[in-house]
Order: sequence, then structure tokens, then C-alpha cells
Amino acid sequence: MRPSTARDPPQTTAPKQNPYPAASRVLIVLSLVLPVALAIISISVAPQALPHRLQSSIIRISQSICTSKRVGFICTPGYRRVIISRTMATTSGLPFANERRIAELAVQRAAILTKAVYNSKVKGTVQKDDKSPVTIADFGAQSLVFASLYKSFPDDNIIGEEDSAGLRSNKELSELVFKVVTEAIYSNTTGQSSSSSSELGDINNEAEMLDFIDKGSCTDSGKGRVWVLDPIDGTKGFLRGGQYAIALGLMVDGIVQVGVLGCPNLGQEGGVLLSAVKGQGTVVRPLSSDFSTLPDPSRVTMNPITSSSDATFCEGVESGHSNHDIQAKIAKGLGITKPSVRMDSQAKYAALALGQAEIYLRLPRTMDYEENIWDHAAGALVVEEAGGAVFDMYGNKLDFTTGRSFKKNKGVIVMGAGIQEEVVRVVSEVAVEAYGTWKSSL
Ligand SMILES: Nc1ncnc2c1ncn2[C@@H]1O[C@H](COP(=O)(O)O)[C@@H](O)[C@H]1OP(=O)(O)O
Repeated sequence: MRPSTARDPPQTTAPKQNPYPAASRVLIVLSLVLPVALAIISISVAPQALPHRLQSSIIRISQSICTSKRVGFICTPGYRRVIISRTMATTSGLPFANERRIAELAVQRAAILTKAVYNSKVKGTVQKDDKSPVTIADFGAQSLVFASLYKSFPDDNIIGEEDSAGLRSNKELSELVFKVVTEAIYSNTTGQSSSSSSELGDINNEAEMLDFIDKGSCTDSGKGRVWVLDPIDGTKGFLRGGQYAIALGLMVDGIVQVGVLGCPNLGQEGGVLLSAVKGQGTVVRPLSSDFSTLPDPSRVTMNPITSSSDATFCEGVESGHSNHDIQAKIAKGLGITKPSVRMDSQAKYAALALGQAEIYLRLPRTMDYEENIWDHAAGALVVEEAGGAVFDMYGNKLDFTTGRSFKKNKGVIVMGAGIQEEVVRVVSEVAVEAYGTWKSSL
């Protein structure tokens, strides 16, 4: 062995062995960096390739950052709006984004028509076979919405409340409907006459209008893509000067995926337009009187109450449409002391989503009445996506697969998530006591 010299390096202890070999270290770094890099690339390049839930979360997070009192103060309101609409635009590849937009525009154009008739003396009211009223606005709105759906989604099926039989046997009424339809297609707040038809579909003559009205005769609600429309929900409210709604939903295999409610007499001057997509939340915007633009949206969530006794409860105005006595008994059982808010149409669903009430009760007058699916499809999704829950009076989920009306449900109850258990329990107890148990024959 060579003796050590002054030039030899000093003796040190042996260097510590790194517990991770080089290959493992590369793997660890990659496993930390890669997901982040991939997420950034996917969000900016191909958001539509992200899983549905992740896309929704991105929208939710960015919206809540922008609207949060703690963080949102760093942006001006204008900049916040830009961030929200950019996130929405970046994620416009979200499922049903196009369906939602076309449905919103179609309902908005129909609302322009219904508002014109609402403000006019001539409403062309006639009675249907079931003795309920229908007006030129019901027919006109249905034809406009169906023209829009046909233009963008020609292969989809449609269920609509009205048909054209009453118009085909009444030429004068039919001409009146075509007049308001034409005015709505050419209405424009900018003062210039321009047609809304390029994207939303045109109606060139009366015969075409009647054919569009009849496109809503589908009877099978459980298979494939089916749109569901109530062109004026709450026609009695519309005629009385109360609330009414244009309600449009899209179901896929019997599950409501898109819901849009136009409520011209709710909230602000000119009304509000609410829309929801399953798993993506509910938003509200003003109803524009310009058919081509959708004003900026804001997210809505129901009031987070945890005790039913704090709830404001709402019900229909018409005592023939739901049992006010039994509903009052339920409210008492829940400890509610405030009087009910009475309101026509699916505007009640909208009011709950907007935090104006927390419970909506609709118990039948007689057990033979079957609720029509167009009276609930859009509203139910709007409430569920705002954080609420919808059941029948026995606590069952609504089943939209049974054709044009509910065959497996009786009555409808709507509430916030925090009071769901209590409301379902009290309503079911009262329902069994008042109506007995009920089993669908299906
Ligand atoms: N006997 C009834 N029970 C429950 N709802 C009814 C009854 N008759 C009509 N309706 C529906 O009530 C809806 C209005 O609800 P509200 O009273 O909450 O404003 C109308 O669209 C109408 O449905 P439709 O016109 O589809 O037959």
C-alpha cells in the first residue's frame, strides 16, 4: 500500500448512497410534472378532451374564484365577467354546449313573441278539448322553437304540448298566429329590420308554420334524443297578467340533460332566462329583446337552509291544479308559519333556483291526474343543478321515460338539499294519510 502524501485529498467518510437510483428519480419527477403539464395543455388546447366532471370543475372553480368576496376583489367587475365568459368559451366543447345555446336562443326568440302578445289586446284565446285555454302566443312560440330545433337538430324527436288542429279549422286564427310569428322573426331592437332565421330557422309561410307546430307529436320519451316543450306554461297566468314560462328540455334516453326556462315576468324588467346542463350547474341571464344575443350569465344556487321551518314555500295560483288544503297541512307539519307564495307555471322552479323560495308543493286534486312531462322537465333540471332536489309526493324520483305524462309518479315536490330528508318524510306521511298508498300499474 502506498503511504499517504500531503497532496492526497483528505480522508472523508464515504458519500451517502442516494436511496433512489437515477431512473427512479426521473420517474418521480416525471410523475409530478407530467400531470400538471398535461392538465395545462389539455385545458388550453383541447378542453373537450377532458373528462366531463373535470371540465365542470374548471368552470366552477374559476367562477367561484371570480365571485368570491375574498379573492374576487382583485378584479374589476368587467374583468371578472371577461374571465367567466373566457372560461365558458374555453370549455365550449362541454357536452351539450351547442344544444344549450340553441335552446336558450330559441326560447329567447319565443319570449319576444309571447311578450308582444302579452302586451297586445288581441290574444286569440280559444278553449282546448280539456277546457284549458290556448292563445296565439302558445301556437306561435311552439312553431318558432320547433323551427330552431329542426334547423340545428333535424334528427331529434320532439314532444310539444300543442298541435295545429285548432288552427287548421280556423283560418282567421291561423293568420293571426302567422302574423305574430313573422313579427318575432323580424323583430330587432337595433331598429333595423333583419331576420333571425340564419341560425334559428325561418318560417316562410302559414303552411310551414302549421307543419312545424305538428312536429311535437312524439310519444316515446324514453329512447334517444327527445326535446320537450311547453311553449307557454301557465297560460292562465299569462292571460291574468301573472307569471308564465317557456319551458324547453332535452332528454337523452329518458334523462333530462338540458333545461331552459324563459320567464318574462320574473325578476328584473324584461324577465330572466335560466338554463342548466346535467352536471354543469344552472345559470341565469336577462331575457334580451334582441334575438341574436345572449347577455352574460351568472351562476345561481338555491338558498342553503337546513331547517324547513325557515323555508318560504310556493304553490300554484290555480286551486284546480293542486290541492291547497293538503299543501297547507304539510307546511304546518314542517313548522312553516309564513303564508305561501302563489305563482303560476314553472316560474316556481325558477324562483327556487334563484333563492326566492325553498319549497314548491304540487299535490294532486284527484289521483287520476297525470302530470305532463313538459310541465316539469326543464324546471326540475334547473332546480337540481342549482343544488335542489325533486321528487313525487311519495319520495320517488321523477321518471321521464313513461311517455307524454308521468305514469310512475304522483304529485311533485321540490326543495333545497339541506331540508330534503325532512320534507320528503313529512310529505310522504301526509300523502299516505290523505291519498292512501299508490302503485303504478306499469
Ligand atoms: N288538474 C290539474 N292538476 C295539475 N295540473 C294541472 C291540472 N290541469 C292543468 N294542469 C297543468 O297546470 C299547469 C300550470 O301549472 P300552475 O298551476 O302551476 O301554473 C298547466 O300547464 C296545466 O298543464 P297542461 O296545460 O300541460 O295540461
